[in-house]
Amino acid sequence: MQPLGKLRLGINIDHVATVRNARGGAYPDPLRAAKLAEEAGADGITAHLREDRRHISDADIEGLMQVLSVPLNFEMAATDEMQKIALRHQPHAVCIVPEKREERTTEGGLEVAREENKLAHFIAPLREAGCRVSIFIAADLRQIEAAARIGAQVIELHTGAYCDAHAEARFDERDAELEKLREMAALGHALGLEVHAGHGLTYDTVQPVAEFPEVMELNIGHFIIGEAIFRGLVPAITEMRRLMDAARAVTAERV
Ligand SMILES: CC(=O)[C@@H](O)[C@H](O)COP(=O)(O)O
Ligand SMILES: NCC(=O)COP(=O)(O)O
Repeated sequence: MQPLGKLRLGINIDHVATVRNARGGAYPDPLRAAKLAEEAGADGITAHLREDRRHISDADIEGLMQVLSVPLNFEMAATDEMQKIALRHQPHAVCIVPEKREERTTEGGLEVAREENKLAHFIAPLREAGCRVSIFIAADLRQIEAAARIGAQVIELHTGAYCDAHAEARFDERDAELEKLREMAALGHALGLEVHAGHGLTYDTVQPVAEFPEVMELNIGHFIIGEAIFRGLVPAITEMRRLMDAARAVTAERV
């Protein structure tokens, strides 16, 4: 199968804000990082306004909406507070993610199948406001079918289990998780959903996912911000883009 078009790279700038908040000041500025990411070729910026504001702040979202030239993918929990903020800003996309205050990072996918009616009503105003609604979910058949039923336009497959297995040298589990992602990307596309992927992706793990022809966007943050400490943000993004394009070329040749 031919790739379904250019594979977009969304840069998540959450952890620029993590470093800024370490001292409670204004440096480093996530907006400056977002503009640099644009210059480096990012197709979009992702920012997660968590309920506890541990990194991205309300002012960061306000500023991003004013300065970005590329689309903003606003990650948010399914709460009334976040819905109000999203409706006020009307970003290009909203990605509904599960949140627990005690978690270090997003631990799983949204349990769509368990609360279909509630989520269908929650996302309707967001769609009506013109936001593309994405659901951050595990590579799970039930969740993907439920996401399609509630009217989501996009699913973002959680690549954390795949990436963690690789990092911990659990290679059989890694390969099994990758196969699940491959199958669920195809299923999501077959159900009419646009398929994205993200969480934990690195230079070592990005290419097998980038090769999936149905995947249209990868959202990557923590690793790139970390790598920027050593090589700079623009080179860190440029290398990720190079790896993604090389992987996509492999897919195109396969047909
Ligand atoms: C949903 C997802 O995987 C990430 O985009 C999310 O931002 C992770 O949360 P933290 O950035 O707080 O780790
Ligand atoms: N939704 C995934 C994302 O935006 C970035 O996740 P990570 O690369 O920071 O783990």
